[in-house]
Amino acid sequence: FAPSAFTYNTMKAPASSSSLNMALPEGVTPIIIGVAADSGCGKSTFMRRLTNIFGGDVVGPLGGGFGAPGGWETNTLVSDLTTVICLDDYHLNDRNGRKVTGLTALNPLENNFDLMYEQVKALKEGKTVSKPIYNHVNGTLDTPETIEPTPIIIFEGLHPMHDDRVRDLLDFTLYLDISPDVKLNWKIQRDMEERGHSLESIMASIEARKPDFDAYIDPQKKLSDMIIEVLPTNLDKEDKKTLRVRCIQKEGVPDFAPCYLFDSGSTIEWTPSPEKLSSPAPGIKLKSGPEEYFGSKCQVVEMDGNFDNLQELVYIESALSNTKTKFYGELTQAMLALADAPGSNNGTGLMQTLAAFAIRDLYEKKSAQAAKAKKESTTAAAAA
Ligand SMILES: Nc1ncnc2c1ncn2[C@@H]1O[C@H](COP(=O)(O)OP(=O)(O)O)[C@@H](O)[C@H]1O
Ligand SMILES: O=C(COP(=O)(O)O)[C@H](O)[C@H](O)COP(=O)(O)O
Repeated sequence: FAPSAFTYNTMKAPASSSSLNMALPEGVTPIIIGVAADSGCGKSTFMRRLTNIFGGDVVGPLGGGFGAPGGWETNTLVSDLTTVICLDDYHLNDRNGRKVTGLTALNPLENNFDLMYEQVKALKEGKTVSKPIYNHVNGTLDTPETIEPTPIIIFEGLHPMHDDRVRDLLDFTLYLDISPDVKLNWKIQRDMEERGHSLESIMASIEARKPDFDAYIDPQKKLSDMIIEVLPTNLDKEDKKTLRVRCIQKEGVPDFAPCYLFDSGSTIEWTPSPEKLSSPAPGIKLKSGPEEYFGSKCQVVEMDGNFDNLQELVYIESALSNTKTKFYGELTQAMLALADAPGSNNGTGLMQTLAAFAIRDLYEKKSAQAAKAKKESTTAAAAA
């Protein structure tokens, strides 16, 4: 599941992308999802997991993906149900331009929110747009690509909730809140392996961007409907690798009901039976219960630790309620299908999979509401 194995394909850039994008079914208003996080926090990895779970037949990027043989450079991930758009494509300047302004890509002044709003609005109205491309490999702004709307459109990046106009168009919002040490490891790994940056430049970039992260990116978590927190384990203070992952789910979000362990409203701490779920040191522990998050009532599900055998996850699934799966075992099956994806042995893969089912459920609810409204208006028109 190396990104190159998934996000690239060898097809030449099509003259027009319409042959790749399925047209929006008549009368369907796309649902718009916003996913916010800092650079290197796992947004693209999450999107690949998510589109695998409910994206339908994945056709991959509009073109060949970055650096694919004969491929065309794009950040956009397309399937017949879902389009994932990287908000870095709305950077106002390229890398050299930012050297002139002295501003980081996290500064709103370096992002074109007017164009972002115009295109998010157009896509939500079912219109096709010509979207710019930011090339993370060489830092340039490349030839725009044609994007047609699909039933689900996900905008992932630094600022999906920064601009009020854009935020008001989002039907559901998520924030990936990764602890600094974990984020450092992930960003170094990715920027060296996939973007060819030096360790020194990555460290300098992270340091330079910290004030803008605190000012413009991090505050979005308070506005989000769901927050996935990735923290160091509580099971062993010396252990710097094992992750504790919390899925914070706001109460009262239209068409979304939080999932929980055992029964709603209880505060649960659970160490699964080692005979049914084997896990390496320092073990594994789950939690569930009501919490308050920046003044909002929430339901939190937490997994601390790793598990050895994905097949055994069905034991955890048996204790989870309101997962929005269509049958018992679908959660485990979805994770088994992506067993090689990063985070498939800990709470990051589990919580992202729960988020994917919540988005699918939201899409199905809104589609049913739209179909009902259309039927009622047709009936009313016929009666008039
Ligand atoms: N849950 C995870 N566990 C381990 N590594 C991860 C996880 N999610 C992402 N990564 C790694 O972190 C790096 C950054 O991930 P990426 O999805 O590119 O972040 P972003 O799109 O937010 O910049 C990549 O090397 C990726 O493999
Ligand atoms: O931080 C991000 C987000 O990228 P991602 O979320 O994919 O890490 C910027 O787009 C680049 O860092 C731009 O600056 P540069 O290209 O010079 O690093």
